[in-house]
Amino acid sequence: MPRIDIPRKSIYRLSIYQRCLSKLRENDVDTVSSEALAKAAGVKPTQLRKDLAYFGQFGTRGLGYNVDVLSSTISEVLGHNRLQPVILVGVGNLGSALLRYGGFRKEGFEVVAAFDVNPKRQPDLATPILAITAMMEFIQENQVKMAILAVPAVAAQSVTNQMVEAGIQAILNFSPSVLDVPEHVVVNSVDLAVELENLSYFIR
Ligand SMILES: NC(=O)c1ccc[n+]([C@@H]2O[C@H](COP(=O)([O-])OP(=O)(O)OC[C@H]3O[C@@H](n4cnc5c(N)ncnc54)[C@H](O)[C@@H]3O)[C@@H](O)[C@H]2O)c1
Repeated sequence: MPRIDIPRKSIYRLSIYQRCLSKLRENDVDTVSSEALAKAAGVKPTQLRKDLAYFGQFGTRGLGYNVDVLSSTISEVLGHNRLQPVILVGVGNLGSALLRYGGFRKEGFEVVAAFDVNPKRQPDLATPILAITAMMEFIQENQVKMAILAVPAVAAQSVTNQMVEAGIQAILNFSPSVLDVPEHVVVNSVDLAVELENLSYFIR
């Protein structure tokens, strides 16, 4: 599969298309037109066709896309066919809430372990909570490539450095720190305050 030169936003939109396709499959829909799929995903049909064109030829003119075929191709592209192991670091308020969320598996991710400087036992959580000192070895041994970062801002960069040294290539960063990472590492930062600020701009 070609992975280079594909815009990150296209990869992001593939996940949205995949969600729409899952709904169609649940409703036993076999084929979907690019117009209908684009509308469900909230994009223009030209955008959808352009995004899918990065991965090959899909759809038959006049008939649309085969829902099963397109869905399994997108799964393959996104690496969803097996559960992608993810670690979480920082089991505080936010980290434990994320660990309690059961929806990651459905989307193809498994939080295989969580790490904290102060690993308190939380009997209601299925994920093992381990000492941060065990993190690097765990990443290497289990070849984990993705991490969720939910530590305080002061600790974010040093934890990131250790993660990257051990082999993490993609970080979902909830800390407010701007992380300094090598070029091969991708960081997506989530900041609810920024999102709220953005929304508030549109309130009239
Ligand atoms: N992105 C958002 O919208 C959003 C929302 C809430 C919180 N946050 C951020 O998420 C982070 C966590 O917030 P919280 O409310 O859960 O904080 P918290 O204090 O409840 O939890 C932080 C956890 O990190 C652990 N920790 C500290 N240093 C560590 C280290 N070096 N290695 C491993 N673990 C370490 C602590 O022991 C604690 O369990 C903060 O950076 C906060 O600013 C972001």
